[in-house]
Amino acid sequence: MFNDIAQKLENALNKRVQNGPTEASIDLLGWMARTALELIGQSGFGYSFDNMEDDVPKHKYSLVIKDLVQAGVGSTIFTRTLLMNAVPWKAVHEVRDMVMYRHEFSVKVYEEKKRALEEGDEAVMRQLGQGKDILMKDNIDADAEDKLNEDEIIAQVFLSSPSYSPKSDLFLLDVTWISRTFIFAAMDTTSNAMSRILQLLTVHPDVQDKMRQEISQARRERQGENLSYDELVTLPYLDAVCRETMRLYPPVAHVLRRATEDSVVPLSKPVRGIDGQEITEVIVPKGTMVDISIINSNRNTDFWGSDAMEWNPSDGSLPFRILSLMPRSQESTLICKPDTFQTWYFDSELTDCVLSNSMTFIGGSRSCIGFKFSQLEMKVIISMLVEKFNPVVVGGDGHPKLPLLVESAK
Ligand code: HEM
Repeated sequence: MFNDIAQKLENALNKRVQNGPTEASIDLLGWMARTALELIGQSGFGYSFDNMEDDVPKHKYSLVIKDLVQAGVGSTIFTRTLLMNAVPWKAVHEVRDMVMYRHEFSVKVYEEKKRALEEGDEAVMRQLGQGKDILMKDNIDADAEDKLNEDEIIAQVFLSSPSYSPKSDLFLLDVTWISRTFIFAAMDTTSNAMSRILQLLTVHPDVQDKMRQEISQARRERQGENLSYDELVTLPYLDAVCRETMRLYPPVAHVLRRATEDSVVPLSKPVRGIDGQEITEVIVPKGTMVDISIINSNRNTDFWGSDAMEWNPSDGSLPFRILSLMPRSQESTLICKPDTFQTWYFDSELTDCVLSNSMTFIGGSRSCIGFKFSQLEMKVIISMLVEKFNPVVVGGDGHPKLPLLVESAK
């Protein structure tokens, strides 16, 4: 399914670059968002949102989901729409209608797919099975003690619903929460990451060439066939580029956690208070909301070296920087303790991050469950784009801007 969607993207771009780069400036950010939505739509919900042919996506959901993100509307339909009905403003009613559309559409797709599965529709089973397999792969590869069963993974998503309470019937939870969580979590994160990689490749043509060589070589060894999941994820340079981009430009810059117990957090470096006293730890009472800065941790020179602000997928001695492990004893390592719902704290024993010590997908029991999915998605799409196209900078000032220009790779 991933390769099919990559093929559709390739066809769409080919059509638009066939007259040469001066003819076609393509909004790759837009195409990455369409691709990410199509991938999560097909594999998560068995639903296709986009034929990947038209200049702009035609499905109302694709447009509504983007507009709602901009409008910052996150909570349930009931509170929002009651409030919104009372306000006599056209703009508010437009947002209300989008919320209603999203809800009704999610329920419709959910019911259609449920019926198809109950009736034993093999195509739907296969399609949803593929998506689930990728989501579960991370878990399958996990150590025995960290492994969750399928119900626990699904429950993890339900538990993140604001309408969840221990007494609630899971089936009565707002269905849109599930679709929204997945679509929101899966779409802009991965599409922004892929766009960032493409932007970086325009300013680092040497990296682009090296990646292209690695991908073409691997494909030659496969006699031109598509690379399998295992082959693709083990291409070292492609991996290094993805990981280093995820470190320096994490699509989710920070997350919020509420302390579920009183904690004393040791600081890695003492700081001085306004009274001149040295502070070596911070008291965090139960219930405190804590803003965890993923981006600052990922760019911390103590962990990543003095050139932490530079994008450097290969440091020469190591295959890539990200493997230069942050010391496990590092006292300031921020973790989400496994098995403790909504608990965060600093711990000297554990560095429990999903992506080799970078905080990009956070860590612990509330870490990103789409890590493997996004890793595969990024690699399938980026490897195709780098092999077949050459993203170049629009305009003459050498500063990359969106839309980027693409031309066929020679
Ligand atoms: C580069 C891509 C991605 C990044 C950087 C990313 C990062 C994150 C982060 C930091 C969180 C924690 C958010 C928080 O606790 O506030 C999270 C949660 C989540 N992610 Fe991702 N994500 C990515 C792609 C995906 C994909 C492709 C999917 C689905 C296929 C996905 C599904 C989820 C879900 C369902 C959660 C909520 C888990 C929970 O609350 O227990 N993510 N992600």
